[in-house]
Amino acid sequence: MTVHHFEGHSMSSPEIDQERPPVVLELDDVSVDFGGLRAVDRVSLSIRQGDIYALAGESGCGKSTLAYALLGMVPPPGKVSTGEVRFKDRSLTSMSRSELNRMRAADVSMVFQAAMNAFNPVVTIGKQVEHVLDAHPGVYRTRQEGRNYFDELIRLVRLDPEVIWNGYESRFSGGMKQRVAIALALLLKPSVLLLDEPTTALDILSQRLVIDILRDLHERLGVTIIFITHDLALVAELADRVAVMYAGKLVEAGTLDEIFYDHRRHPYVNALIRAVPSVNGDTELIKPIPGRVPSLAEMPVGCRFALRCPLAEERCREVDPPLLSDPNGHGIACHVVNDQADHDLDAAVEVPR
Ligand SMILES: Nc1ncnc2c1ncn2[C@@H]1O[C@H](COP(=O)(O)OP(=O)(O)OP(=O)(O)O)[C@@H](O)[C@H]1O
Repeated sequence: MTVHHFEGHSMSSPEIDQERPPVVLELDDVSVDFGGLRAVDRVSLSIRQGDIYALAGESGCGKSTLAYALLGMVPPPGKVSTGEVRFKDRSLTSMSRSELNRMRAADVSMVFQAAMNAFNPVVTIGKQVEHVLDAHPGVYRTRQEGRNYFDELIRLVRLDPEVIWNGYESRFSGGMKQRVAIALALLLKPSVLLLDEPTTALDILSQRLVIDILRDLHERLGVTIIFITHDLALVAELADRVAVMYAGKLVEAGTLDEIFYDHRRHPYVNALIRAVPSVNGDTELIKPIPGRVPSLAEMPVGCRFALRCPLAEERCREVDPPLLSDPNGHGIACHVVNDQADHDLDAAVEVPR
């Protein structure tokens, strides 16, 4: 059995690996516990340089907790209880506090879901940019050079540099704040931009604009993008790779095409797709997923989706299905779907129970 991580491509072929960009962020069998409750359960995945990677799933499935683990900043009392997070092959646990802070500022930069509140309302954006530049003197030779780059970023997010530099966050619309937050997150030239629900709080036009801008930034700056979302329509528009979480577990991972068009698909992902009008294409056929995500305190023994699953059999309620991947690395954790597969399947992650 080959042990490898989910990213939508097989890692078992060295030739393929050599042609592909390097892994920048990696979760290796990572769990996160809050007290005695497990919010993320033994997740492994690899994010490569240049990916636009979606972490998808309903509210409460552990996406934000996973993102915090990627940044080495799980909020107390939470802690990473199994496995390891690596940035460019370095374990986050081996980093000192100042190295971790530097990584979060200059390597893996996050735009939080409440980006709207990320600014100081009584200080101009320009002053806030200068504070960031002063706190990280190694990135630019002069403050002016840093300011020039910020102005360039502001143009890339399709705003007026002069207006933004002298402006206050309180005068900006939600969409503008989000775009300024994205520019600010890119100021120190991070290799990875992590966004939590980047379009959720925005009106339709601003959503569209933010999607276009993120694509543009990806293309022009080559920045790796990871975004968290409950919205499969956004996944379909923006991502090239997808990991779907359910109740703290990874249930499916692969390329966008594999997730949306492969006939082999996890029943939870099927249900999510049917629940989204713009992906489904026909509002008449929208089918909300019955039931709810189980709470951390009452996790079922077998497959966590079994209680809501139309395919569930007796064994699903008894045995947790392993993640199995086809030869391309498209991974699914479902007894029934994997039994029907017409390929040989590999155990992608061996998880001792
Ligand atoms: N600080 C905390 N203390 C205790 N439990 C927490 C804490 N943060 C998250 N959890 C629990 O971890 C689980 C996963 O939450 P998380 O916020 O990661 O999910 P999510 O998929 O990002 O959802 P949302 O989109 O609503 O943020 C939930 O059951 C939540 O209650």
